[in-house]
Amino acid sequence: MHQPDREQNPYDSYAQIVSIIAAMVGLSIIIGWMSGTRVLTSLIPGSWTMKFNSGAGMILLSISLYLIVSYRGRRWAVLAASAAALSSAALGALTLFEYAASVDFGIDQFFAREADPSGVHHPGRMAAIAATLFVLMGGAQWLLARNARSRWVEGLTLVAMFNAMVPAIGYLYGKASLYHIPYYGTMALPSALAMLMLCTGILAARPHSGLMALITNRNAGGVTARRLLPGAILVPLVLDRLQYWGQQVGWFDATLGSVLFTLSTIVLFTILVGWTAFLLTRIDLQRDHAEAALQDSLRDQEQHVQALSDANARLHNEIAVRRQAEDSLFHEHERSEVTLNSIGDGVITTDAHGDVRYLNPAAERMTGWSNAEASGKPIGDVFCIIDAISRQPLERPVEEAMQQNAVRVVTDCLLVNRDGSELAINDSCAPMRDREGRIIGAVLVFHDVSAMRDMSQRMAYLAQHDYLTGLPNRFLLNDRLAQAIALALRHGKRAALMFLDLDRFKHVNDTLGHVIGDLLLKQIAARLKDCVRECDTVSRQGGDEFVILLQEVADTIGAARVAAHILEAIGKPYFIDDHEIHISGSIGISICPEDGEDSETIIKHADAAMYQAKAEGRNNYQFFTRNISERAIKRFAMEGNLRRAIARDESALYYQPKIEIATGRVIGAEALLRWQLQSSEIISPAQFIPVAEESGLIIPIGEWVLRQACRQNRAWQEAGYPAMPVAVNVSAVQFRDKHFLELVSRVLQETGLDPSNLELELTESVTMQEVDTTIGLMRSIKDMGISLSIDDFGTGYSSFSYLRRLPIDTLKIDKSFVQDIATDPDGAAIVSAIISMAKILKQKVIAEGVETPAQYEFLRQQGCDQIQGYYFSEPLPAEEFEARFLREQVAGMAQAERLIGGGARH
Ligand SMILES: Nc1nc2c(ncn2[C@@H]2O[C@@H]3COP(=O)(O)O[C@H]4[C@@H](O)[C@H](n5cnc6c(=O)[nH]c(N)nc65)O[C@@H]4COP(=O)(O)O[C@H]3[C@H]2O)c(=O)[nH]1
Repeated sequence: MHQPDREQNPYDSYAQIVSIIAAMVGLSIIIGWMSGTRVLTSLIPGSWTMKFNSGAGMILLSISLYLIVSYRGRRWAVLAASAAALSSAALGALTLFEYAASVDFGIDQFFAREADPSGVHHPGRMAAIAATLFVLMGGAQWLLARNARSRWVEGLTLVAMFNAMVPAIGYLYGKASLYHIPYYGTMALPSALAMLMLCTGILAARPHSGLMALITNRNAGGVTARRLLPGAILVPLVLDRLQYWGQQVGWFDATLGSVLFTLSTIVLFTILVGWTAFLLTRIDLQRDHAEAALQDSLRDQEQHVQALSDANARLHNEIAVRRQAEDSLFHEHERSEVTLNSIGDGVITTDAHGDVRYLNPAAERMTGWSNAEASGKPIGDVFCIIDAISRQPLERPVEEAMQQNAVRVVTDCLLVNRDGSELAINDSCAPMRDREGRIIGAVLVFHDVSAMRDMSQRMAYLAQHDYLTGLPNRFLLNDRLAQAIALALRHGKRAALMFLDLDRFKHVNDTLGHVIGDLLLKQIAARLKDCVRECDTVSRQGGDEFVILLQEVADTIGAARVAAHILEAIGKPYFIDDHEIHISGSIGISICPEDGEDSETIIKHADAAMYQAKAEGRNNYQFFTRNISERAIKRFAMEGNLRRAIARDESALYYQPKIEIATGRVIGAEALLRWQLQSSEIISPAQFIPVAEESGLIIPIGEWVLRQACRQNRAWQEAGYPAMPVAVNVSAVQFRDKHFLELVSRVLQETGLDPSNLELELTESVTMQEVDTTIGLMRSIKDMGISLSIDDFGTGYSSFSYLRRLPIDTLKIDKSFVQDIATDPDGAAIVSAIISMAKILKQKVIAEGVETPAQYEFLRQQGCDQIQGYYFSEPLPAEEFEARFLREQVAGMAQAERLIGGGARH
């Protein structure tokens, strides 16, 4: 059930009351008709009876109004009120239609039958005025239910009020024409009054709209209207009725009645106006008081507002100052945070218990702990460091710094990340103090030194290793050798040192270039490493020299095995850039402690043994012996002497004639180098040429010999002697020198000697190496017009097919075969075979070292072309050669003929 509002609008209450009264009137009519109680249908004695439909319409309007004011805004109430209002309007409208169209819908006596009273045209039908009122009021209430502010509500209601007021006044003044219209029925007085009441109820239902707003407002207009309006309506009516009634009973006549009426009207209206004026004045006074009080209150308020605004200003100031302080604090904090976030160093702070309070991003990265995770953990859990070398956990720097109240610095340590990885760091830790100087924690600052550490390790590595092969260099070898010697001496064990020199590596560099040479060295280094154990050291000394340290060897046989293995390994072919390269090495071995007890001696002895291996024909290994040592000493001495000899120009060329057997004439000479000491002692080339070859001195020496021989030959020709070729020996080192051809051509040009007067002698062993290159070089020499001969032929076991490919003019039979001719049948057979082979190849043959007539005779019989040897002449100085063989050419020839003919010795 609806609970009325506690402070119910008094106008709504009024509307409810009138709606209830009207409903009761309507109910009385209906009950009267249903029960046949006549008095209930007329209500006022002598009044006309009200029709059943009038009662029904009144009840509908009452219900509608009650619902509107009692249940404002409720949808169901709006619907019900609208339905009731429209039903009432429809009832009125149908009745009016019946009147207008003279039809009968049967609605007039639908509920109650009325006997046809006289003078009534339509029994049971409500009066047309009542029907009009139902249409107007039903419409007004329908609009009121839907939209209380509609102006039509007021308009329809005021028209309805006027319609209801006319029959009511008619009753008051006994004027029947105002409530009775023939044919259209009679409006009963209770109906008119009830309808009038309902109209006021409708207006009260919207007290703040239209005309009602003028009456209900609280200002002067409202007060005046409320006081005067009832007077203006009721006073004339009441006084007029009283005047009429006074005249009826005879208290006064019409004139006095008019006077009384006028005076009463003046008095009552004066009272009403005076009372209203009094009320208005009182209201004005109250308002003045209220305004004065309001002014006072306003002043108070203003003072309060002023005080408040002063306080507010102070507060603003304080806020501004505080904000400024906060801003600067914030910026300070931000700057610190940005700094800590930006620096590459890790920063960790702890409290006084050593529990982590803060990690900057660098520290988070390096430790693997986030700030949030690490916060509150003991520093030892987050910052774990170990010694870089011993790998032992380090003492706790934070605790120490706080205990000792001093800065702790830790270098060369490793920080163990949460994931187990390690980082080289340097770290410093300092205690943090508050204003009073109390230690409140510690700050750890550490930075990543791994790049620096790597670089220093790399530098150390580079300082100790060969850049090309990555092998240890001489410094690291010396270090390891010293350790190996110390170990060997302390534990009575042996270490072996091998000095390996590659044979003819220079040639690879000269012919294939340094890039290939470098690649070859790298491959050789790799093979060497494969030949030894992990604990042994393979080092490169530079160039084509390697030194291998065998840390521990049982005996010399063990070292020999390793050396043989190395020679075999490096002797296998190399395939680099479409080149197949073959190379060998010579190894010298010294054993510690037998061959020395210090690094220098051991290396020196291995080096000497290596030279011995070279002298033994290369591609072999030699152990150091005392003999080698002596030879090496001599060789080093000779090398020094040779250098000095070149500087002092102690060398000279001797010439040994070559004799043509068929004619007995000198048809050429061989230039042979002599080294004449100041003491007049002459040193044989057989002694110093190998030293010159090993030391490289052979290049300048060979150049001198070539130039000297050509110059001498040219000088003899210029002196008028017949032209003849002079043969010059060319060593292997010279021949392989890339500038050799250029040198020969330059010397020929310089001296002006015709190339046909120069003969170059190459040993058989030289021609047998790197055949294709050798043949190419020989062809170039031949193309220059120079003759070529093979020296010491027979010692190298050249095959016939191979010999055919060589572009040579002369084969020189080695003197070792010639000397055996008479005594050794095999020697004779060899010489004879060589001569036959040369004939087939259409090459000349010369036999050297011919000392005896028997040898000469044998050679002559075998068809040898030329001879050279003591039998005819020793090598002679140039002047002597000139005197004996050139100046006395004819005599010389005659002597030769005599010697050949008589078989005499020289
Ligand atoms: N037993 C004996 N020996 C005889 C006889 N006839 C000549 N000889 C010696 O035999 C050697 C012949 O020279 P080779 O075979 O080219 O052998 C030469 C040659 O290979 C080399 N040689 C000499 N001079 C030079 C030179 O200027 N340059 C180069 N690269 N090598 C040279 O030194 C080697 C030795 O030269 P030499 O001591 O001058 O010795 C020379 C010569 O004096 C003889 O009837 N009986």
